[in-house]
Amino acid sequence: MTGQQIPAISLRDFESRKEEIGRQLVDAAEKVGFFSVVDHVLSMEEIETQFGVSENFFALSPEEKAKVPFDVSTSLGYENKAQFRPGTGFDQKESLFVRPGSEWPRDESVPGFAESTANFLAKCSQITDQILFCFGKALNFPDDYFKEAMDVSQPDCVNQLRLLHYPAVENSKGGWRHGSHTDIGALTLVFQRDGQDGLEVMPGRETHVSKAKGDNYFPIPAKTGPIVVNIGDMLMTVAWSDDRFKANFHRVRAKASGFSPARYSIGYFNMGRENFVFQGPNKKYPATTCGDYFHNHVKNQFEKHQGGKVDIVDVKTKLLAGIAVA
Ligand SMILES: O=C(O)CCC(=O)C(=O)O
Ligand SMILES: [Fe+2]
Repeated sequence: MTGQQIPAISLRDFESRKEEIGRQLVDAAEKVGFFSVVDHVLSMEEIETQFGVSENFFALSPEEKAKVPFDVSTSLGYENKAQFRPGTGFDQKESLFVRPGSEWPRDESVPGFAESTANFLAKCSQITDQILFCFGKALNFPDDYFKEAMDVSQPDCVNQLRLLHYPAVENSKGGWRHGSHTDIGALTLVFQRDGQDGLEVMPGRETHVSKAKGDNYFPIPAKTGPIVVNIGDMLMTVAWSDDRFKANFHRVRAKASGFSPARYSIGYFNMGRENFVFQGPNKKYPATTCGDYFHNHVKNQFEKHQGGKVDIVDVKTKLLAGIAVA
């Protein structure tokens, strides 16, 4: 990687170019862990429409938003400043997790929510399939291996879409909007919007090696269109790639001083199917299911950072805290 940029990879003509695309993706996953993809199947209009319904959802009254409350057992629903980090406290953000078949805001509250979100989810899944196909090839898995592991038509698939809103801050002082963390899932797609900066990444560092303190973060400018993609630690680094690919720390901070405008972002998290048994090609780590890995990881990460006192934080925040602890 040169300078302070993440590689941008074009998915144009995927079927006829997948070998070349695969080489670029694997290179980025091995060396950096963060990259962006362009020329994908989501148009600017589709992305803008999804940001539009997201903005309309977050503009609802607190009572209306709380009609789909966050549920710890499913990790779905709406949370408001509920994600806790031992180092930086509660993130200054609100977010809504959905997946196909989960309870969504009704169209009477947010017109067009269901139509736009269903389409967005389907296309995120399509983009994921393309990227994971390439990683699967590099790891010598059968062609359909990751497609099956991430099959959103299966009832045990826990992939999720997360709409995020970081409210504007008058005198921001570099406040923690989203504390430093790596993602648990196999692969995350992050959508940003022109001018709503704040995402920072520390490339080339693996979550399971050591903590993020003292290292350099650099900003990933917010741009509507390109999708920021990062490798997550639940499946890729530790298990599925035998440590070959990198899961990077990242965070969102408000500006060091002055006014920080609101930021909206959207994440698509590939957690996999709960009953899918997975293991890296070199069997470096024991085989496990996506479901077990997810739940154990949440517990370990959380307990590690809380000194074993898991009950000091409201139970509602427990899963959220585990999803993203650094
Ligand atoms: O808002 C962002 O860009 C960061 C989102 C993120 O890292 C997450 O939800 O895990
Ligand atoms: Fe993240």
